[in-house]
This record gives sequence, C-alpha cells and structure tokens, in this order.
Amino acid sequence: MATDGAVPGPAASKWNRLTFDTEEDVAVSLAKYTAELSAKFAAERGAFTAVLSGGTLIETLRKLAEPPYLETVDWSKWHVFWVDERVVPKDHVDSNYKLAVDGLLSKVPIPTGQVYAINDTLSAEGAAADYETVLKKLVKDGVLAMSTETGFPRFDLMLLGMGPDGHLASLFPGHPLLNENKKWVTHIMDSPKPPPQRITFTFPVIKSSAYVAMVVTGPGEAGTVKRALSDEKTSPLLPVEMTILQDGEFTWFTDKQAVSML
Ligand SMILES: O=C1O[C@H](COP(=O)(O)O)[C@@H](O)[C@H](O)[C@H]1O
Repeated sequence: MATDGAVPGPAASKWNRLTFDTEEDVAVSLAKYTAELSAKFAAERGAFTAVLSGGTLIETLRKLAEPPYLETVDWSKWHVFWVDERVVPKDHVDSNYKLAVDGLLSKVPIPTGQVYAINDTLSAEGAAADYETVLKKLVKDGVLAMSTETGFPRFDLMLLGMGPDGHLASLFPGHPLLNENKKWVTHIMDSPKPPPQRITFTFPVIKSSAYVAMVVTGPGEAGTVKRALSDEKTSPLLPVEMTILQDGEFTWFTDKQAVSML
C-alpha cells in the first residue's frame, strides 16, 4: 500500500513521497512509473533519456525486464546515461555500467549505440570532459533536451539512489563539487566512498531534470531519510536536501524500513 503525498517542511511544494510496505512493492511501482514516463516522452519527443545511478537502485529496477514491460515498453526510444560512474574498466566489479548491464540492460532490447558508457581509457578529468562532449552532441542532434530555464540539459528521468551518508550521484556532503555551477559533468579524485576516482553529473544538471525518482529501500539509510525529510535543517545540508528541481517532479520511492525512523 502506498502513502501518497507532499512532504512536510521546506521542500513541501517540491517533493512527492511514495511509501510502500516492502522493497518488492517499490520495484513494482517503480517499473510502472518508469514505463509510463517512457511512453509519454517517446510520444512527445520521439526519445526517452533515462539516467541511472549505481548501487541498490539497479536491483529495484528488475521488474522492467519482466512482462509486461519487457514487451510493452518501446526500448528503441531509450537513451541511457549514468549520473555517476567510477573510473574503472567497464568489466570491473566497481563499474556502475557493468552493474546496470548485468542487472537490467542485457535483458532489454535497447540499441547498444544508445547506451552511453564513459570512455574508460581516459583519466577521470578526461572522461568527465569526454562525457560532457557526448551530451552536447546529443543536444545538437535533438536527442537530449535543454532546459530553457537553466541552460543545462534536461533529462527526462533520473533514477537515483542515496548512500547512508546522504550522497547522491558522486556528490558527497560538504564536498566542494557541490558548488560546481558551470560544468555539466565533473570529476572527483577523493571520493569518500571507494573507488576514489569518479565522474558525476553536476547539481545544475540534476536539478534541471523533468523527473527524478529517489529510490531508497531497507534500513541502512533510515537515519539519513529522517534527516532529509525533517523540518529541522542542520548545516551542511545533505546533497539530497539541496535537490530542489527547477521545473520538474521529484518523487521519493521508499519502503517502510527506509522511513522507519520518521
Ligand atoms: O557509490 C555510489 O553509491 C550511491 C548509493 O548506493 P547504494 O548502494 O547505497 O544504493 C549510488 O547512487 C551511486 O550511483 C554510486 O556510485
């Protein structure tokens, strides 16, 4: 059973919250939500730009690769990106690309040319610059939309997870990268969570999204979810607390364990 509603507190008008009994229920709802947005954007724009994170999110997306979605989603319209990636070879156990391929992308018929992995032969700095160049070409080609409000790319849907410390993408609490306001993609050499070298979308890009699903399940992040959803704000704000979309819809998908401390 889902509890729908706006979140109390400062983000009230900006965040929706869905809470389900179990992680299985979250997976069912998330697949339906993603499939509906895929159909909407495929009809409106002829393309669906979907951004993945790593972590537990990929397992929670498993229902997308099952009936009915395996057959009913128009996978040919999908363009897949990563909100962050570890700078490791694509077949490395730490690779977010490998995680998504193994858990989802190898099971659905998205054209391989529409899956945008990082160039794993480059340095972190080079890979971030290269990824930004790829995005700019896709804007030029009309695949990726631009936000008229912010001047940053506007992805149709970002499917994000959050770490126990409140990080999202590879944007960590209190880290100077939180202030990057020019680049679309940047790099980090000292990620508090290993591996240390990563690339990540910047905040202005994440905040320009049309839709963001913040997917948090299990007890591990319950304290952070409590802090994020609390009316009382402590400094520094968690990255997730700073994620107020410019002109988009942000929805929390949680199970009961994730909100057990509220
Ligand atoms: O390192 C990362 O961690 C976060 C959160 O992962 P989770 O396992 O706690 O769900 C993930 O969203 C990010 O993409 C990844 O690089």
